[in-house]
Amino acid sequence: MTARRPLIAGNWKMNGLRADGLKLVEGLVAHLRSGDQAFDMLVCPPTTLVAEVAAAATGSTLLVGGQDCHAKEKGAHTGDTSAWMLKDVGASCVIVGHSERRQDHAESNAVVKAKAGAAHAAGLIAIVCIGETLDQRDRGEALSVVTSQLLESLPEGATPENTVVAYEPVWAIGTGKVATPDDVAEVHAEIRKQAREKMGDDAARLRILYGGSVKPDNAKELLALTDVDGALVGGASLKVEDFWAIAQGCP
Ligand SMILES: O=C(CO)COP(=O)(O)O
Repeated sequence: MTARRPLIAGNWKMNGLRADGLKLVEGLVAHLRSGDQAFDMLVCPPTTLVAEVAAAATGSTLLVGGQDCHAKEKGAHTGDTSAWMLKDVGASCVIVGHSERRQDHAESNAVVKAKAGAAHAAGLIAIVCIGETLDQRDRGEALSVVTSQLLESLPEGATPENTVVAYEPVWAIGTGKVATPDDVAEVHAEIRKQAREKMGDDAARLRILYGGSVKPDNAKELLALTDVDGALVGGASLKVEDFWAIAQGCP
């Protein structure tokens, strides 16, 4: 069996003014300094805070990432941020293809793939998000939807070192509804199997996160599942103690 170091990632989404963000990071850094951890911890603040949060995390093990990036390095793309810009201010990761981006900005798998490729070219780890809607699950299409999203969103050259996959069933995000452990286990096993198409045997080392209403009281059970290698946490990542408690659920 391959040991995969769990990744506990916080997606702050469009939340956090400077004071909130810095306080949150201070609290997490204090916890991380209190001892050695058997997990990696990442926060993805809004773009406005990436530089300051990265500066505040310097000298600690806390990783900092963006929530999205453009597929291009630079140019006439008003309002967008490139992976190179995130890297330049201290990010080591970037989320791509979150379902809120897929929905709000009509991002296709092809767009997500281009963004992940840009993240790699810039030297960032791409956290590629996939997940079915409730209608798709009800129609029995969860596995086929997730498989096609995975295979169409992973760029050439994706490896377990430069890529993390996050399975986030859309219906479980921000709703308090968590997928059952059996459902999560089934989808994660399928993701690892399909990832072999892209990475061969290296897929055994790929980290696959679960996201969707992860809280301190359900984290342990989810994180104990064989192919669950961490969590992508929204709401509960905005509170130091909740986010820290989730990380304590790592096996
Ligand atoms: O979308 C998510 C993380 O990217 C999950 O959000 P919640 O944890 O708030 O359900």
